[in-house]
Amino acid sequence: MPHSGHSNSPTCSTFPDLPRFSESVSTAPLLRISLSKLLNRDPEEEERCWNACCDLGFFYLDLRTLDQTASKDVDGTALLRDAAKLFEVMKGFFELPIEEKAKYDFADQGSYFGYKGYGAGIVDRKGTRDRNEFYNISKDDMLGLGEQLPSPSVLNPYRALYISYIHSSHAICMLVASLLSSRLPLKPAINESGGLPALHKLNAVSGDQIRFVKAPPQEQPTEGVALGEHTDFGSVTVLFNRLGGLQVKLPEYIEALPPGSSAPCSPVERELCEDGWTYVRPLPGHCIVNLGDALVKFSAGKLRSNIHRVVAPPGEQGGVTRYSLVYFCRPGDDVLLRSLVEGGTDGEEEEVSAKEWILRRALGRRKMGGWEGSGGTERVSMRGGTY
Ligand SMILES: O=C(O)CCC(=O)C(=O)O
Ligand SMILES: [Fe+2]
Repeated sequence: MPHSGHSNSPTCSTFPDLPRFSESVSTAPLLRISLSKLLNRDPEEEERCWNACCDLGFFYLDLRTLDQTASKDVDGTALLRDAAKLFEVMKGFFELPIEEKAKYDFADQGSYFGYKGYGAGIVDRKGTRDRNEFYNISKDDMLGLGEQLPSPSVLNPYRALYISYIHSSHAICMLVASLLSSRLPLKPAINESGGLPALHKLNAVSGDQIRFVKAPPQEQPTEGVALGEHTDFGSVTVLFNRLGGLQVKLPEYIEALPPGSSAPCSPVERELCEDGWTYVRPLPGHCIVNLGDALVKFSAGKLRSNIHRVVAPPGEQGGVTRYSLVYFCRPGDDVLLRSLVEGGTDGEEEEVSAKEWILRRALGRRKMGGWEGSGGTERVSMRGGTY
């Protein structure tokens, strides 16, 4: 099935000061959804967004809110500005000496917030090391709801920026959650208590976080997986990236968009596109929104949390350091991850709290031999297909 209608208005395809995305690779047909239209409750746009969440679990959200009356809840233009500033802030942090950054790695204290060094994660069951660095900022820390973790002095002046970014990203996630809530056949008791948004309150203690990611150019591109294949643990993810490299694994019923040029891609890039893996083209003015495991569980598999990974950016972008900025919205820590829909899979499923799920998934991928026990909803994600 072609995942049609991926384009609905003209867009500039380049980011200043970066090489262009390669036209020699096929790309994933993410729908482009307009934030303005969603805020205006445009029925057609809501339908497209719902379809994107059920079919692929990934879509572009056009944040260029031209109509100011539409942007009272979420100001897309302000979010784009915050994201651009955060790209600069994160570069300042990643430039610190490794010994300095390592002071903020709290994995041995059982926390996934703070720093994760290059190669500290695994990308497959063989235990192959990752090729990126992370810095995770807790929403609860920033909003004064939880433990205040030590943080480096280069990052401390920007608390107001993190808080503003958290508010806007969380509001986007709630917009998506309320749309999904209105379409899913939720049990009456769940609807009466506020549906999906009520499980993701901004002021509830949760694993929500900002993530900064840096992946340097890779010297051995054949083994070039920077971030191993995974589904996200939470509910809704808001992602900004500027270079290619993100790939989604398309299910058999969704076709990739053909390359824009007839110039061949490299043998490595061809290899990286086997088994349904397809590049996601970064679009200026947009974020990428994707769903995580919690929504698969809440919807008994109706919604998709697609498998994705990060490899070396294709073409000349491969020579440039790649940064990305993520906001993960997750259910409150105590929320049980189980079906909330009528006719779901009650009784048969393991009931695990959002907090236990995150710890299992995040920290399992930080240790040798942790791959098997740290899986998510991959099998459901591929609809029993090729995974
Ligand atoms: O860097 C990207 O484009 C994606 C990052 C990602 O998937 C993640 O951090 O979970
Ligand atoms: Fe991810």
